[in-house]
Amino acid sequence: MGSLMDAPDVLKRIAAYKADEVEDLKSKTTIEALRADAALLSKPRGFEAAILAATGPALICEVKKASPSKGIIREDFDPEAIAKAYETGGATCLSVLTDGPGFQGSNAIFAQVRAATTLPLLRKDFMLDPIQIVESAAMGADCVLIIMAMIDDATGKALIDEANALGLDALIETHDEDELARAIKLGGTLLGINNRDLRTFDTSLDTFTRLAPLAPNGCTLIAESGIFTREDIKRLAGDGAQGYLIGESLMRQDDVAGATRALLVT
Ligand SMILES: O=P(O)(O)OC[C@@H](O)[C@@H](O)c1c[nH]c2ccccc12
Repeated sequence: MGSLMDAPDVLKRIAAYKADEVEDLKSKTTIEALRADAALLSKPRGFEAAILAATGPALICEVKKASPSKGIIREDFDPEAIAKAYETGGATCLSVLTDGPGFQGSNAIFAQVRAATTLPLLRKDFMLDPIQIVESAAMGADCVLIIMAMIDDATGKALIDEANALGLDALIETHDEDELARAIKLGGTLLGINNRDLRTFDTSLDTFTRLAPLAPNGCTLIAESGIFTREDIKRLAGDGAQGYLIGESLMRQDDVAGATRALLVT
C-alpha cells in the first residue's frame, strides 16, 4: 500500500509540503508581526537548563498522536490530559508534534499543551525557514527542533541564529557521523541523536552508542526515539545521554503518569 509517508522518500515529501506550508504562513503574516507577538510573551523557559538541573534522568516526553512509521499511536488523544499526566509522572520537559500530514499534530494541540503545563516545551516540526522559528516563539515554545537531514549548512545557521536571537534553545538533531560533524561546526550545543533513521524508519539504540563519543565535551546529549524501558535509559546514560526523548512507549500506556514515573525509578 503506498502512502504519502512511505520510505525512502519521506524526507523529500515532508520538505515539499513543508515548503508549501511556509509559503502559506508568509501569505498570512510576516516575520515582523510574529516577532512582535513573541515579544509580548514572557521569556522562554530554559529547556536545556531544565535538563541539566534534573536530579534523575531528564525525560522529554512527547505528545504524539500518530507517526509515519507507526500510524495511529493513541486513539483517545487528549493533549491536555497527556501533558498533565507527563508532568505528574515527573517529566522534565515536553515535546509537542505540530506537523499535520505525518503526525496528526497541529499548532492548536501545542496551544492546549502550553495552557496545561508550565514545563519547558519543544515545538517539534520540520524547520526550513527562519519564519517557522519566530512562529514557534510566538506560540510560546521554549525550544525548537532543527533536523540536520532536512537542511543545508546555510539554512542551519540561519535557523540557529534566529533561535538564539529569540532566546530559544535549539535541539539539533543528527543521525550519522556527517550530520553530527555539521551540527557541531554550526555551534550546536544541545545535540539530539535520533536512533530512528528518518529515511528507512529503522530504529536502534546502537546509533546513540556509536555517535555519542564523537560529540565534544560540554555538549548536552539527548537520546531520541526507540526508548521503552528503564534498562534502555540506564544503557544510554552509560553511553553519555543527559536527556531522553520518548514518545510512542509512553503514548501507548493507559496510565501515562505511572509509566512515566516507572522510567524514573532507580
Ligand atoms: O516515539 P519514539 O520512538 O519514542 O520517538 C520520539 C521522538 O524521538 C520522535 O518522535 C522523533 C525524533 N525526531 C523526530 C523528528 C521528526 C518527527 C519525530 C521525531
